[in-house]
Formats: sequence, structure tokens, C-alpha cells
Amino acid sequence: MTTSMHSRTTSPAIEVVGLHKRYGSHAAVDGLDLRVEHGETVAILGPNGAGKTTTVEILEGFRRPDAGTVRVLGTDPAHAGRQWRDRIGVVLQDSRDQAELTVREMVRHFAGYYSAPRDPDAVVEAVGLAAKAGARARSLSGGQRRRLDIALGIVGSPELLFLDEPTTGFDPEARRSFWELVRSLRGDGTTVVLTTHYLDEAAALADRVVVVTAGRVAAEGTPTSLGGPEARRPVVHWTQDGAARSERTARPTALVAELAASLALDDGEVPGLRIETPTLEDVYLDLVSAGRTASGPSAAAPGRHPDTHDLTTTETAR
Ligand SMILES: Nc1ncnc2c1ncn2[C@@H]1O[C@H](COP(=O)(O)OP(=O)(O)OP(=O)(O)O)[C@@H](O)[C@H]1O
Repeated sequence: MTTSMHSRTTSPAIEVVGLHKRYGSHAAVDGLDLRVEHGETVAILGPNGAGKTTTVEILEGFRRPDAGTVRVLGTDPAHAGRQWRDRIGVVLQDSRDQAELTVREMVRHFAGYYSAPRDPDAVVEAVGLAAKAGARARSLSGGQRRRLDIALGIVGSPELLFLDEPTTGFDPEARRSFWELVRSLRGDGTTVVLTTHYLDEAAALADRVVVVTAGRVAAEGTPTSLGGPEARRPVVHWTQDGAARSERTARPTALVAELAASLALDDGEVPGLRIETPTLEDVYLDLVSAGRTASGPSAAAPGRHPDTHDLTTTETAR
């Protein structure tokens, strides 16, 4: 307890400097720095194979780094003990243990590992599994199993919760209720580290997003400021001489006024006029595309749309 209070007041929840991890000749994590404050919700974004899970598994104490310093709740996870683990909640990408137990039994069983667990029945209710409390874990659908994973991650009332692609397989309603659950955990002061391929999820939940490409941090910021003001400038689209035209501008009203003066039809409308403000997804895809271009000509992506395809493939494949 003394250690907990001490680390809370003097250090961030997570501090990573110069993290490296190789698998054979491949550098999965290649000089990654990360700082997460207590009570923050941070989303780690990045394409498949960027090194997110490897990083998170090092933070969870499940993998050893090759180099770098890692402090999680003031402790090096590689040498952390039971008291440290008591303060951490983990939702892994995939888990299939104890499938013969019922939902209620599993949540109660996991609660037994912690010194100050939440009420297991309240947790089952909170993840929307009350109707399935008596069902065996192996009989659950993919999305229901994922909800159970989340129940197991939060039942210990963790100070710090790791969620690795938590809503894969959720229907839209389940995803929204999960978002509410994360917001309520955040409201209780829980620090949350989330990896996700769903940019709307990151935008809805995260105080800060960290984009990882090729094993290091390519950019970070709030969901509304990532990429800087230039990347957030609105794009005005219109049709001129039968061709689609667009322009990114900090002064869309002035541009629209010019277009109206020169191109408006008899009804006063500019053909095909629309104004788009870049979303987090747009900014993310531009950053990832730029990262690929920088890492070599063979990896260069011609624009945004091929990456959109990557992202969609990722989501549907899981
Ligand atoms: N146990 C392992 N042995 C060998 N290579 C591995 C191992 N685990 C991961 N890798 C490789 O390390 C790189 C980073 O993998 P990691 O799982 O950390 O990426 P990720 O960003 O979490 O990807 P995803 O979005 O697909 O989950 C990948 O190239 C992957 O193939």
C-alpha cells in the first residue's frame, strides 16, 4: 500500500524509454518511448505487426525486453511480484481457458485471485452477460466470450487495465455498452491502455492516442489534435467542368464564397459542394501511409485508400 501511494504521487503509471524487442532478426519493437499518467485512457494504434501487442505484453510482464527501461506502477514488470499483479487487469487478444466452467463460476474464480475484487455478479451484469451467467464459457458466442474476457480483466478492481483489441467480434450495441463501461472505469480513476484497430473507438474513449509504426512511436496527441492543425484542415469538394475538384483550406467559408460567386448554378448551388473535416481515421491513415513511404520505396503507399483497405481487411479477418 505504501509503495502504491508512493508510486502514484511520484511517477507516471507507465514509463517506457528506449524499448527494444527482437524476434530472431526482426525488430518487433525498435526504440519505443511511452508515458501514461495515472487516470489516463491511452489508445495505442498501428497497423498489423507494428509491435503493439509485443509492447503491451512487455508492460504486462509476459515478455522480456531486450533493452530499454520499463516501469509500470513504479515497478519493472519483468521482476514484479504478486502484489504488483494484484493492481493490474489484463484482457488479452485471445483466451480460451477453463471453458468448462460457467460464466459466473469463472468470474468468481478469477475474483479469488485478487485482494479487493469487485462483486462478481455485478461484473457479470456490467458486461451484459447476466442472462448467460449459468452458461458454460465454451457455449458462448465470440462476442459473448469477449465480454467474459473483459469481466475477468476488471473483476480484480485494477488500478491499471490493459485491453488488447477488446471489442473484436462485438455487435454495435455491445461495443457502445463496452464504451460506457470503460468510461465508468475511467470515472473511478482506473488507468486504461487500449489497443484497437477501430478508430472510432479510440476517438470515443481515449484521452490520448499513440500511433506505433515499425516498433516505435510515429505520432501522439489527443484524438482531436493528432497530426497537428495542418492535418485537421477541412477539405472543400466541388465539381467544375464535369470533374471532381477539392482543396484543403484553413478558410473554407472564403473558398465557398469564391466558388459561389464563380460557379453557382441558377438555383444558387455550387455543383457537388461538400466540406469534410478530417477524422481521426483520416489522420491516422495519412500518418501510417507516410511511415510506409519513409521506410522504403517498395513499401510506399500511393495514398489513403490502400490503407483503408488494409484496415477493413484487418477488422473483417478477426
Ligand atoms: N512470438 C513471436 N515470434 C516471432 N515473431 C513474433 C512473435 N510475436 C510477434 N512477432 C512478430 O513481431 C512483430 C510485431 O508483432 P505484434 O503482435 O507485436 O504486432 P501488433 O502491432 O500487435 O499487430 P496486430 O495489430 O496484428 O495485433 C510482427 O512482425 C510479428 O510477426
